[in-house]
Amino acid sequence: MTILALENVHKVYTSRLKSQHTHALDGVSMELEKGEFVAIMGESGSGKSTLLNLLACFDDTSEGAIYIQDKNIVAMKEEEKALYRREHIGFVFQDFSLLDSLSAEDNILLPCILSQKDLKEKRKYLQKLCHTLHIEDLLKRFPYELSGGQQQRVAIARALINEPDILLADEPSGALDSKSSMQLLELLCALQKQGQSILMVTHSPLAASYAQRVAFLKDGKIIQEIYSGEDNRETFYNRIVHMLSVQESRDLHEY
Ligand SMILES: Nc1ncnc2c1ncn2[C@@H]1O[C@H](COP(=O)(O)OP(=O)(O)OP(=O)(O)O)[C@@H](O)[C@H]1O
Repeated sequence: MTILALENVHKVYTSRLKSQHTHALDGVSMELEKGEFVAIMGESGSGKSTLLNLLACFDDTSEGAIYIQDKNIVAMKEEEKALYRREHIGFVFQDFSLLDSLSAEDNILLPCILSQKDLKEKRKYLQKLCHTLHIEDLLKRFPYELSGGQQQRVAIARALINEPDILLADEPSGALDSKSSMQLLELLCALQKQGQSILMVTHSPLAASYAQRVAFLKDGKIIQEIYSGEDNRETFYNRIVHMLSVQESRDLHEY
């Protein structure tokens, strides 16, 4: 079942004096199946953040449609978009973005309070999430009392507490040391195995090798997609690195 579909999505940024136009996304079409873990890779300026911002309804498309659960979010009014985002999309940032004045537990439950959910029910769901994310013993601590890896696991719990259709992750392991980074990526795989759909943006071939599919973005276009298929992680990692090096040598040739 397709949970997310982008159809010919364009994003053009226009400078304040309207003299300059940047075609950040140039006709992107792709789909994410329910329970699939997809990584988007691309060099700086290829349009990755623009794509995530459109999916998270932080910005508007210039052209095209974005369907989440068959609803075109592009056609929604601002208020409806905000509600839809809260209910259907979870977001994880590179810098964790936890509130220092709240305990881990209150950080996680904040989205439920904002959307006026039954907190008793949500605390039950929190227990399940805590078990998966190994944060049972951290709930009473404040963000500054947690390591980077622990903070990111709390941030993932916050992103998932409203049971979103899609988890959007922007370089989720980018600020972590290599051990915590791999633990976090293993957790994303565990969540995917439990049925969570995940779209992750990353520069790192190692991080991307944890996904089931990698889409390569260049100059606002998806130029190639590869599937892990039956590959083990190391083989898939080697294929991703090979793809990147082929692309680099093409760029060098064109330059
Ligand atoms: N608000 C904006 N106004 C004008 N141009 C923008 C704006 N945001 C991004 N751009 C331009 O759009 C293009 C895509 O930028 P984007 O930030 O999506 O790339 P990215 O792949 O996320 O890069 P990075 O990996 O460095 O974060 C770039 O040319 C960038 O300069």
